[in-house]
Amino acid sequence: MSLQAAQKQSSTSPAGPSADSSKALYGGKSTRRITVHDIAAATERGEKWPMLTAYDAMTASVFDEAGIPVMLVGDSMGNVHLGYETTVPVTMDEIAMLSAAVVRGTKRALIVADLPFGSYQEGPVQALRNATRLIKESGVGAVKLEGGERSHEQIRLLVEAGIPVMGHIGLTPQSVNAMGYRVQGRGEEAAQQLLRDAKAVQDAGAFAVVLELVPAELAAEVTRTLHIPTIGIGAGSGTDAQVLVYTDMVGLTGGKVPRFTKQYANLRQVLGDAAKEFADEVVGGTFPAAEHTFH
Ligand SMILES: Nc1nc(=O)c2c([nH]1)NC[C@@H]1CN(c3ccc(C(=O)N[C@@H](CCC(=O)O)C(=O)O)cc3)CN21
Ligand SMILES: CC(C)C(=O)C(=O)O
Ligand SMILES: [Mg+2]
Repeated sequence: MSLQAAQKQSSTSPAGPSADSSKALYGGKSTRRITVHDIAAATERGEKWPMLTAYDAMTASVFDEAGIPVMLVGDSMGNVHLGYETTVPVTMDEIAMLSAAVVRGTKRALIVADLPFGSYQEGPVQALRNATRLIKESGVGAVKLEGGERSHEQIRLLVEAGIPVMGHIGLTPQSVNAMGYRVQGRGEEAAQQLLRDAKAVQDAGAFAVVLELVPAELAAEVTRTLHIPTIGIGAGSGTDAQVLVYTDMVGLTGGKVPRFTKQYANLRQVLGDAAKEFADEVVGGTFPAAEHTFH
């Protein structure tokens, strides 16, 4: 076991996070922009931390003020904001524009942008060109790309170029046409492949890795094996961090949502009710009232 892995294990004790809570990634005092070093340090202290997706400056500013330390400009924007069926059609232009908005809306969070389907599959050079654009043009602090062993050359070149990379293994939605939306890593062979993928991502130099839709016991094993933080979505409670698509988290997503999401609010109801009340007042002639009117 590496020294770092030993540190992560020993600090993830029942005692929980260290006493110096002023340093904490969530709830800490620092107001400067969070870096990948802060993420590593928090994980070594045994802190669990939250990540949410964001796709616009306004929502991102709400999460920044709430203290969310890491935001992902996910290609899930395709499903939830752009009206596509899957993440597959999402383009570099769409990710670049919304990533720049999220960066402008935040002061403290580390902003991570998804590399969309087709922006890194040709190879490391294509990956570097597109990741560089998101760093320079959008101002994000890191990028994320899908795939373990199959993407390790891309991850390595980006890291060598000074671009922090977050990996993403297990269910990789950009491969939906090949793999569907099924739990990954079930059975001994698939579990061994997931462990190889996790190690490939870490060995290539990634600073963290998303584990999507994998059995909790396997996600916990990956978390114990790696020294970099694991971020779970549908991967149980044994990972170092958790991520949710924010529109699922606030009950804004229409239609069917994955079983692993938890709805902490019902903004769909709130927004719909506000729209109906506005419409009723316009039709009834009670809006605008005197205080909304100029003479
Ligand atoms: N709104 C939204 N939330 C997400 O979490 C999300 C997106 N969009 N888009 C990109 C990917 C796609 N994701 C998905 C999509 C579907 C399932 C799904 O159908 N899951 C089944 C379980 C399948 C099984 O049992 O094997 C479920 O019922 O949750 C899971 C993750 C997660 N991501
Ligand atoms: C669900 C997370 C991990 C993601 O990749 C996205 O939102 O696109
Ligand atoms: Mg994504």
